[in-house]
Amino acid sequence: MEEATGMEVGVSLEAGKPAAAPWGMLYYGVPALLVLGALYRAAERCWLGPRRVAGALQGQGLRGTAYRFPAGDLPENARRSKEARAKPMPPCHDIVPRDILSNKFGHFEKFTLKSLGKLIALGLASYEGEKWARHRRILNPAFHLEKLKRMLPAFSTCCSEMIDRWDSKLAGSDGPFELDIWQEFQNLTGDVISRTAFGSSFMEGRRIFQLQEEQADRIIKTIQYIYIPGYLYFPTENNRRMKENSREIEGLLRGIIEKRSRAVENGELSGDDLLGLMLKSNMDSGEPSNLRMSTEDVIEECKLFYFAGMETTSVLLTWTLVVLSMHPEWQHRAREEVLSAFGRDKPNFDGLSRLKTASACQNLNIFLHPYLITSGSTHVNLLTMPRYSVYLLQVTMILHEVLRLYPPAVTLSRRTFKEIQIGGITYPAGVGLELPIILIHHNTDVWGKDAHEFKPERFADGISKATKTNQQAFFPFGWGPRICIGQNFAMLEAKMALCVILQNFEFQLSPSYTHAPYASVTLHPQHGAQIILTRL
Ligand code: HEM
Repeated sequence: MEEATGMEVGVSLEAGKPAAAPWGMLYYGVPALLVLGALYRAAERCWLGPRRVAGALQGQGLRGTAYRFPAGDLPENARRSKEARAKPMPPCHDIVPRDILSNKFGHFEKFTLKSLGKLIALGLASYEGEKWARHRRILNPAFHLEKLKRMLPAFSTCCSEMIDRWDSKLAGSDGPFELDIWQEFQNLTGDVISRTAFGSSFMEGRRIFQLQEEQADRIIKTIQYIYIPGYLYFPTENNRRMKENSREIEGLLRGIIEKRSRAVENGELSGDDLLGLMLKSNMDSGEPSNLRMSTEDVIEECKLFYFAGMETTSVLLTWTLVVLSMHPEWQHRAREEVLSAFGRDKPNFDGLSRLKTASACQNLNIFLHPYLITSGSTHVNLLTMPRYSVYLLQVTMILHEVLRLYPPAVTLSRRTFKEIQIGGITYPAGVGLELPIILIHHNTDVWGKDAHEFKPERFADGISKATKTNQQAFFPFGWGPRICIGQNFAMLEAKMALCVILQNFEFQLSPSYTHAPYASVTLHPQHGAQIILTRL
């Protein structure tokens, strides 16, 4: 519309000139309008929008730093993160002061747990939310515990391969040997996703995983240190490489998905991997074909599984081994339990996890927070998914306590898509909200004075009884409708890996280990996690 107006003006101004004039206007006018549009969008993003939001929040008495062009608090956060990471910390579990992510925000408000619940439920009624809810309905059955049971052999193979790798390293040393388990667990969880997601196309899966890993590194470096809006679109070497990677990932995924879709449509076996289960679930969803997931949607979900499922689980395993090295009495208890459950045999599904229906699950009440049941039955269905139940009690308590003290995802992010009132403050649309899981997991009012101590026994009677105040304040996998779809998968994988390690090795911290957790996207060990392993 604007372009048409511009043309009309051009014609009248240039009246009397030769016929080439309208083309001249088109030639110069359209690019000029495009440039103006881009400038307006950039101004809105880097100046007008943030100023509007900041004004609305400050007007209601919220304190915070003033907005700084062009990227707000980001450069200051990077500076503070660097400063925090340069400082050593004692080998304790009070890691919050070092986790700069929780301390960095200009507009910081202490939310009550009630308003937190409401915040986590945000974002559901938007258009995106509807599409997401439909996809989630389709995907949920693929992550059902009964289905995950079929993936146990893949988990087991990957864990055995890891132990074989460790044994071959041991063969070259005489006695105990040192390993950086951070690297080892990233390889393990990458292999598990590649194998469980793509079954027979495992090798392509591995290649996708390597490329995704490189992409994540490049993106993080770019957004952490370069604050030029739209920088990812500049023709730099880094961006060119990211585009190439992205094309290769999509090509590989498309090839695997299309081949498998044809097989599923022809009624051939879909396979016991996540992709097969997803495609089958898509076909059986009962949704009209235009509302089912497209190949593009499936590609995006597969990419997300790598990002969401790989690093988080390797972080959990890494901190578990570090913490069990710091607390050998718990390592001993866990080993006793594993050996009495399985001896030296491979852990089996029934031993690792038993399926209980939602109504019988003691953990369920954490999902029935009144603020989380927001938009009718769709989400209630999501909330009543069957969940794993506690069987290896000591191991489960340990994993919960590690997830509490070292939550792999330190914050949840939300953006208000419309104006909303929370805790007496009206947030306009477009406010970014970070919900610091780690602060709530370390809060002494909720967990007691010993909040920073490793005490798995607090989970002995289940999650709901673990806090001092009986508040539902444990949510390493998120909470409510958007709760992690892969939590059963992650817990099974972590239990399998931990059981196999406890059956085969004793471990302690290496003198070269420095305790330095820091929040990148997930909670990394800054200098790696060097552990000394002794074969049992
Ligand atoms: C210890 C391991 C894991 C932790 C701590 C974890 C944590 C989380 C958290 C905090 C969220 C965000 C929830 C929100 O924004 O409200 C999430 C979402 C998600 N996770 Fe996990 N996760 C883990 C493992 C996995 C695994 C193994 C997979 C897949 C195989 C997975 C797939 C996903 C997906 C697809 C989402 C997005 C769900 C949605 O919005 O519908 N995660 N996870």
